[in-house]
Amino acid sequence: MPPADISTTRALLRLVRWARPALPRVVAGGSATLVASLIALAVPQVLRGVVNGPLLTDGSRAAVVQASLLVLLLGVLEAVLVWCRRALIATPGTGVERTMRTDLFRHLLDLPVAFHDRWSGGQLLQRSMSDLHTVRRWMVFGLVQLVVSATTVLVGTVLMLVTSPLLGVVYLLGALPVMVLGFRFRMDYKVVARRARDQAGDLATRVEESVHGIRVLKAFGRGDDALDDFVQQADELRGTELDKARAQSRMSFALAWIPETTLAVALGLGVWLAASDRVSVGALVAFFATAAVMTRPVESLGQLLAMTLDARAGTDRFLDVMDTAPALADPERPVPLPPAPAHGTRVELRGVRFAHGAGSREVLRGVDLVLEPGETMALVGLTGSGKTTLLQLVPRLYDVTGGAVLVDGVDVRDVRRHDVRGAVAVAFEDPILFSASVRDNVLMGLPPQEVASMGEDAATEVVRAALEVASAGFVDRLPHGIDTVIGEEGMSLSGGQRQRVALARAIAGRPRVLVLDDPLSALDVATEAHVTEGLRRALATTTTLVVAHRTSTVALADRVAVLEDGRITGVGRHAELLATHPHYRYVLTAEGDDPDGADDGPGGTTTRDVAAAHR
Ligand SMILES: Nc1ncnc2c1ncn2[C@@H]1O[C@H](COP(=O)(O)OP(=O)(O)OP(=O)(O)O)[C@@H](O)[C@H]1O
Repeated sequence: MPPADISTTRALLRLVRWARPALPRVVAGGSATLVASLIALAVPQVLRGVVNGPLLTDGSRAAVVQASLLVLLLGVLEAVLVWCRRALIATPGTGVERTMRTDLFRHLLDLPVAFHDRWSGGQLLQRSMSDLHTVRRWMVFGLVQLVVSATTVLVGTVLMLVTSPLLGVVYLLGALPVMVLGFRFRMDYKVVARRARDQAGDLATRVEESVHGIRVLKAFGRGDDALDDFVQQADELRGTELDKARAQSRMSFALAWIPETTLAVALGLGVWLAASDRVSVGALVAFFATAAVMTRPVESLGQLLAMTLDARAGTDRFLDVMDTAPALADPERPVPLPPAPAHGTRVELRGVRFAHGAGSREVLRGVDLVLEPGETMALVGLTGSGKTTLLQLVPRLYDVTGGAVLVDGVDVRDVRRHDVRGAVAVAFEDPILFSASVRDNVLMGLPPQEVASMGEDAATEVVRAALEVASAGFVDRLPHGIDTVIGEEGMSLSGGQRQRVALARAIAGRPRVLVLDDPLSALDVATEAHVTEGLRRALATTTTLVVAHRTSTVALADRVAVLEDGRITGVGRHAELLATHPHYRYVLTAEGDDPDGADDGPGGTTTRDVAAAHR
């Protein structure tokens, strides 16, 4: 049986980092199993002594009883050692799996938004659950068993060679085709094992997307199509699993019939050798008893190799994520943000350029914009012009590809991410709420240490104040008020209600800078005006940048900036711009002439885009 290839060994060796705490118990458990297997191999040698001694010579009853007791003792010892292995190995594996899963999740949280743009949720789910489960099972069972079986086969073969060199060589000849088949098996199985895991991840993504978009599927009556797609993907996965099973059964079959055939040849040869006194009967018995002990380890090698290759695929997929560096690393020598000035924070975008990924078209091509302390600035532009992108550069969800974003004169890349995000709060148009109480959702806007130190009543005060500013009075009418648990992603709330809870979360920590991506789009104009006024009153010194699509929103801002063709082409009051800026007029009223006549996004401007800007 060929050993797993170098790359597999190297990949699996990287698991030592997580397996280290469990290693003493795994090694102890593995040693117990190994000793148990070696004891099993010792039994034939006792038999040899019995056959060649008392049985064939003096027939001493005492010697037979003695030998039987020895075999019994060895059997009991073997059973105790097997039990020890189970007791030693069962628990540490779960600890390793938990640590790996926690590290993966921590890393996922640390990875940049750009990573999550590329990776599907289903793949990440599969990697953190099923893949790690496979790796853990291999670590505590497959690996130990592989080492023990391989050692048993090795020691057993040596014993067979010592017992009868000629018969041993015959047995060894059978190993040659097994090695060739094992090599082919490894090559084939490695590919299908990885494919099966990737397909399972895609299938999980399909379930996740369908459940997430269940309303759309139902509303458009596309349930059957979704089912067809799912069945097709499930069939593909089944096909790959069948390929795996076929490869494994071919290997297992080879591991059963080849050794059995060589043993049949060895039996014929052995009887002839014994009849011609070239080998003792005891040695013959010992030879075949050793072969019998080795049958299970030999047969299990195929399954164990498959397990190892499955674990390798799982490990690779785990390491694919773990090896992705958090691109937005903290600076080596971080600069602290200056204390918040009493009159508010100044935000400056200086020659900012940005492209989503290397080689992609630049969405922002030299944005210069200054937000004066405490002012509310609305950002207006055609759909796809890069407003959301620009907004996300301020809390450093993405890093600029050129230029700089400065908060109170400090480049956000020179500040610890944690500090930037403590200073800049965000609310998006599509608000994500977590399966927790309204209270806990809102308190997420504050640093956990602050929440822990402020006490229950003070925290409640903070939550109530934030909800009031966000005009979220509806929370009091929920069954348990602020303690009402809102469903997954806050689905039990209406769109406008979710937006207001998300806004309360953004303002709960009284941020220096507030970045709002059209966060009130689901509200009626009157409620929007009410919320905006509340925000201006309560957060007078908070500098706010808000993406706006509606005239009602921009009218409430101190100034408006127009994003056009990747640059800011106008900054001023709403009325001013309306009178002087044709593109602004075009975007907000659909009455002016668009001088460029093109959307900044792919596909060009359409009247639908303009209509979208009015929604
Ligand atoms: N994660 C991403 N990866 C690649 N391209 C992206 C990504 N996000 C946005 N884009 C592209 O960047 C451009 C700007 O998108 P952005 O969402 O910033 O526009 P927007 O002005 O906010 O649009 P809208 O008003 O419709 O929300 C678009 O062409 C979009 O396709």
